[in-house]
Amino acid sequence: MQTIHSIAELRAALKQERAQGKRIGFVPTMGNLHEGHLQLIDQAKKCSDIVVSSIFVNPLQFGAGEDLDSYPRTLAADQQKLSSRGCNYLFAPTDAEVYPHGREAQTQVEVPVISEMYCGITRPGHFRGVATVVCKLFGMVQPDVAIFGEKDFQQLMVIRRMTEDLSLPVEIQGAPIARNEKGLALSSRNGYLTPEELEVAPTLQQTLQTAKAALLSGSKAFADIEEQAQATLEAAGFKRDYYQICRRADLQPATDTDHEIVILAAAYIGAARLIDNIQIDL
Ligand SMILES: Nc1ncnc2c1ncn2[C@@H]1O[C@H](COP(=O)(O)OP(=O)(O)OP(=O)(O)O)[C@@H](O)[C@H]1O
Ligand SMILES: CC(C)(CO)[C@@H](O)C(=O)[O-]
Ligand code: BAL
Repeated sequence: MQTIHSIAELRAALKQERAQGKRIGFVPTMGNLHEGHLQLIDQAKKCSDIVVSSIFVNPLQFGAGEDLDSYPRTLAADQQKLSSRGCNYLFAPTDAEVYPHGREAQTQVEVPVISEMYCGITRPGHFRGVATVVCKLFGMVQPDVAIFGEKDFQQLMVIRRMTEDLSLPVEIQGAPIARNEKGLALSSRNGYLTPEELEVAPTLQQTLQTAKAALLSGSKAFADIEEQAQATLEAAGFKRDYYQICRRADLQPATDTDHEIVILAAAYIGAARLIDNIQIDL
């Protein structure tokens, strides 16, 4: 695997690959890689000839007071993991390479409505930062296909919508959520949890399973199901963020005529804010 830090070098390398008719698959990340990221690499390998991954802790998507400075940067270990999984290129640009005119002067991409709900309320401006950097990374890598995890379900929807609205010639694929043996969705931020908090953290996924069972048994009492889940989380030591039974197509709150559902959840425990979701076909 070749590690590249500049856009010019990346473009030159990928131009050669494309000239040989190679299909480029892309997996953008913020590093501190775990098995969930590596499964995105596996999926990219299945649908492309050359896999590019990026590691960039994007300052534009962090709010004031968030963990931009403390976000784990583990480049050497990440290189090893990507290389052992067959990634061909790692693109690891600096802030100056990505934002040469400074962050404030950067043209930004705003995906309305879908960005303004759930994580967009808790993290104002977050999805503008995500859409902007993903749009720029697409311009740098020019992939045929890009893979994003369904763990960040709203982010995947924002990126799909941006790609469609801006007519970007990139196929967007979602990848299933990778979990640990206790059901906790893998996340870089799980590293902020103490051993005791790690024991409690799978409760988030358990409430989603319980809510799914209630919906599959025919309950339409959505507000009660959401409140029950929040109460269970609070009793386990979480603090509330949001818990919403949504229509999968546009993430609006579900009504009792909807069939394709996703429950989106976020909650705080210790120093971490965890997100998770579950898809249900009624
Ligand atoms: N458990 C997981 N299963 C599947 N995909 C995942 C998982 N965790 C992260 N991803 C995906 O990996 C890509 C990069 O995500 P990112 O680097 O932010 O990792 P993360 O573990 O989600 O970190 P954070 O804790 O900061 O949210 C995104 O497309 C994200 O959805
Ligand atoms: C897509 C992404 C790499 C953009 O910075 C980030 O939001 C992430 O890691 O999910
Ligand atoms: N996993 C999405 C990136 C972020 O939380 O900023």
